[in-house]
Amino acid sequence: MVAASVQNDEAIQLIKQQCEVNGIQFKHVVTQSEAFGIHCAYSQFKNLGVDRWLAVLGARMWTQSPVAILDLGTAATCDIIVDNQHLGGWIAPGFQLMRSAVISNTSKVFANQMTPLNIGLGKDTPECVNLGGLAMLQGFFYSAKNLISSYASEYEIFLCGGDSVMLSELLADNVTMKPDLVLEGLSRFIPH
Ligand SMILES: Nc1ncnc2c1ncn2[C@@H]1O[C@H](COP(=O)(O)OP(=O)(O)O)[C@@H](O)[C@H]1O
Ligand SMILES: CC(C)(COP(=O)(O)O)[C@@H](O)C(=O)NCCC(=O)O
Repeated sequence: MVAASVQNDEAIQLIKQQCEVNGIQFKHVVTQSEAFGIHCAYSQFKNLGVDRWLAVLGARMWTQSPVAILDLGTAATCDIIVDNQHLGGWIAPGFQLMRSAVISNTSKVFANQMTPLNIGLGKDTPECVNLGGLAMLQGFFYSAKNLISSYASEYEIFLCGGDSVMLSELLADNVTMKPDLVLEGLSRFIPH
């Protein structure tokens, strides 16, 4: 059994105990300064979320080109890898966080629970909030694209996380959905 958790060491301990009771080999995967020849950008490497680290390791199973990983979940994160080096990344609010932040810090802005899929201009308050959030995510994407394309003309952008569907209209030959990157990275630690 291999397991990793970005926030819940209690869950890891429970799984570990169950493995011990049942005689199952257990490995707790954490962020390292280097794994499979890939180097972490953080000097304080333990501070990099293990989900981000596993996505980095997973991305290198798909391509050796420069790659930007955009994980659009609770937070929106970007991680860039060139050759065998993780160069670093960004952490920003995800779509739901942006939406709740704008509502809770204003008095007349309200929202609905819709998920916008195509960019456009809102004609009422909730639509403006939703499309504003989508525009922010698209801006995150274009900033990553701008940066990664400065390293090489051939590059890849991988999208994952629950809100990656919101960037569907930006998919292209080198912009692809890779929903399982974190688990693919984790799978590299399965003993053969
Ligand atoms: N069926 C779903 N259940 C929960 N969240 C969903 C679902 N479909 C899309 N989402 C979106 O996915 C986001 C959570 O993404 P996820 O990658 O699971 O988060 P995290 O990175 O925190 O694990 C939520 O902001 C939500 O908007
Ligand atoms: C940035 C994150 C919250 C993203 O998690 P997510 O929203 O995908 O659940 C997570 O990777 C984390 O807690 N990271 C620790 C800080 C860092 O990576 O620098």
